Order: sequence, then C-alpha cells, then structure tokens
Amino acid sequence: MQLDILTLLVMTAVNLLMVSAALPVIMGPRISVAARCAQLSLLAQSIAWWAVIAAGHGYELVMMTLAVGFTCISQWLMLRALGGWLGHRPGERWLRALVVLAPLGYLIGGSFNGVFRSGWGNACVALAMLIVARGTLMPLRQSTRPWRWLLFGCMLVMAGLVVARGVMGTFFSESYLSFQTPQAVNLAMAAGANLSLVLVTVAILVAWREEAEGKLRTMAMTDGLTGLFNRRGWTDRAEAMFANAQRYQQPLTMIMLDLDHFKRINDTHGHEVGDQALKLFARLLRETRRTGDLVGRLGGEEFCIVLSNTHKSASTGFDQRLRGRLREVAHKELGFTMDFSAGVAVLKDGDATLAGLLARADLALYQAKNSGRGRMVMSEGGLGATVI
Ligand SMILES: Nc1nc2c(ncn2[C@@H]2O[C@H](COP(=O)(O)OP(=O)(O)OP(=O)(O)O)[C@@H](O)[C@H]2O)c(=O)[nH]1
Repeated sequence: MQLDILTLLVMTAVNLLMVSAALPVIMGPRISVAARCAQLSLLAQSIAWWAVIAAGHGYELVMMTLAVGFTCISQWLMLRALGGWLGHRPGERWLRALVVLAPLGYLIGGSFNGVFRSGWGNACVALAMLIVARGTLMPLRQSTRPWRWLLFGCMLVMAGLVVARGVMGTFFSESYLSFQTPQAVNLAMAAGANLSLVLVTVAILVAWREEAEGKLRTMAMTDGLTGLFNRRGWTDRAEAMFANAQRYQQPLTMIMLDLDHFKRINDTHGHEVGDQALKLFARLLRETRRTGDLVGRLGGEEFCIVLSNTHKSASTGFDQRLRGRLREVAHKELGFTMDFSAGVAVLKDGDATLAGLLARADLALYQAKNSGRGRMVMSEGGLGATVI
C-alpha cells in the first residue's frame, strides 16, 4: 500500500480540527484555564497543518512561516495547560520567545536561503517540543500520573522526527525541504502526528478528569460559606496532626469556638447579615492563626482550631487577640459587636483519640457558655475546668 503524503497531511489537519471542535463540546463551557489552553493548543496545531497543506499551493514561504509560528504557539499553550494541572513548569519564557523569533527568523532568513529555513524552522519547533516534553515530567512531583508519560512520549517522538527532517533538509538533500515530497521522514512525521494526536487527546481528557475529581474532593472538604475546612476536611487533617503530636511527643492544643447569641444576629439583622458575620469570624480566625494551625467550621456557628506545637499558655494569647479583633472589626464592618465562647483542651499522655480531645474541648466550651459566655474555659482533663 502506498501512503500518499498529501492525504496523510489532510487527515492530520482534519483530525486535529475535529478534536478541537469536539473537546469544547465534551468539556462544556465552564472549564479551567488549563483545559482551555489544551483545547487551543490542538486548534493551533490544526492551523499549522492547514498552513503546511496550503504551502503546496502557493505563497509557500508565508504559509510555512505561519506553520512554524502556530506550532510554537501550540507548544506554548500546551505548557500553560501543564502549568495549570501540575503547577509551574519551567521554560515558558523560552516558548514565548520562540513564538516570536521562530517565525520571524524563518521569514527573514528563509527569504535568502532555503537551507537556513530548514535548519532554523525545524530546530525551533524541535526545541519547543522538547521544552514541553521536559515540562510533562519536571519537576517530578506527582509523577504517578500516567498521562504525563503518554504526553512525554508523544512529544519526544515528534521532536525526534522534526530533528530528523531538519538534519536531512539542512545537510543532505534539498528535496527534504518541502513537506509534500514523499520522503520517508515526511511520511513518518505526518503519520506520527496522527497517532500522537490520539494519545495526546487521551492524555488531555484524563488530566481534565483528574482536575474535575480534585475539585470535587476539595468541595467535599470545604465549607462553601467561609472557605474553611468543613467537619470532614478538618477531621482528616486534625487526625494527622494528632497522630504526629503523639508520635513525636509534641504539644497540641485544641480550641472549640462558638459565637454567642448568634440566633439573635440572624433574627435582628437577617440571615444574610448572619452569613456575613460567619464569614468575618472565619476571616479573623485565618488572620489570627499561625502557619501550621488548622481551622475548620464544624457546623453552624461552631468553629475549631488546632494549634500545633503549642502549649496551654499560648491559647490564652490567641483567645485575647481574636476576641479583641472581633469586637473591633465587627463593629466597624457590620455595625454591631460580636463575641464568642471558647473551650480549650491540651493533648495529654493518656489521650488515645482525637475524638476524646475534641470531647474535652467541647465540654469546656459548654462550661464557658453556662458560666456567662464571652470567655474561654480551659479543660483540666476529666470534668474539671478553669474559667479564664
Ligand atoms: N446566617 C446563618 N445562620 C446559621 C448558619 N448555620 C446556623 N445558623 C444559625 O445559627 C443559630 C444558632 O443558634 P443557637 O444554637 O441557639 O446558638 P446561639 O444563638 O449562638 O446561642 P449560644 O450559642 O447559646 O450563645 C441558629 O439560628 C441557626 O439557624 C448559617 O450558615 N448562616
């Protein structure tokens, strides 16, 4: 069977165009910047291949310049997609430079010398692909994601074929210069582009699904109103802190906090103002804690903070700072003052579970409420407590 290069090129361009049209339909309109960049990357690749096809019918230099430019744009967009999914990837500045310099050099240099065109164009495209290939793996964090290897393989194979084309065109024969001459390397490249499109599309869809799963996981662990951890998210992390503190015999302090007469705020000012008050309290909790402390909204107007590596005495300072800020900021932003009750429990040798520590903090909170509110009560283990 004879492989017709033009048919292969048209198939590649049509396939890319179809995938670029299908992905937005599958993914829907509300997607992340990363997913959008991946979609646009395939579209840019499709435009590049159409320019390659058009180059065989006239305006060759201009069309091939467009092809080089859009290929570099496509690689830049792919690296941005990777950055969104995997965290910052190195090389974006290089790719931005290539987006400008690759087509510019191709157009200017190519007007004088065909061999330069081949060397420059292929070198720039290969470099862009290698930067993306590196970005799929480096830094190697979260390397367990198999789709990264899929993308890496595709990029590496394509970069290899581009280098082969460049070397042939620059050093061996001018017949390699045109994409549409039926040379083995041109056929391999068009076929490789087709195959890698399938694999790259799979990789993009898996990355997008992982992103959606991650978002769902975060939503399941987060309180929608305040942005703090909800009971489930807080408990997950608090269990880990508890186990760590026990293993390394480090101090750990837990403070349960409950806004006083919150029902009155809702009744007097309305539910929306009540929500604002909860958000404000959550914000102040975030601002008052130290890095490493764990804050969560356990339900209604009840919050909890775990102070890591902290002795009993530090909880008094935390309570005073928070109480002072709450009075001042609530008055300024909501027009009324707010206060809270707090119950403190400190990790002891005999504490076997997080639930036990939580129960002691809860009991101390109950005593703070019963002894007049607007205060902190320190659990002394068992049923004993000290009002502060
Ligand atoms: N606005 C708003 N109110 C909430 C939310 N969650 C719970 N509440 C309200 O919080 C109020 C809690 O009332 P109570 O349990 O009687 O507590 P309290 O009025 O603060 O009284 P003490 O805790 O004893 O000082 C209820 O009216 C709930 O409807 C919420 O997300 N937004």
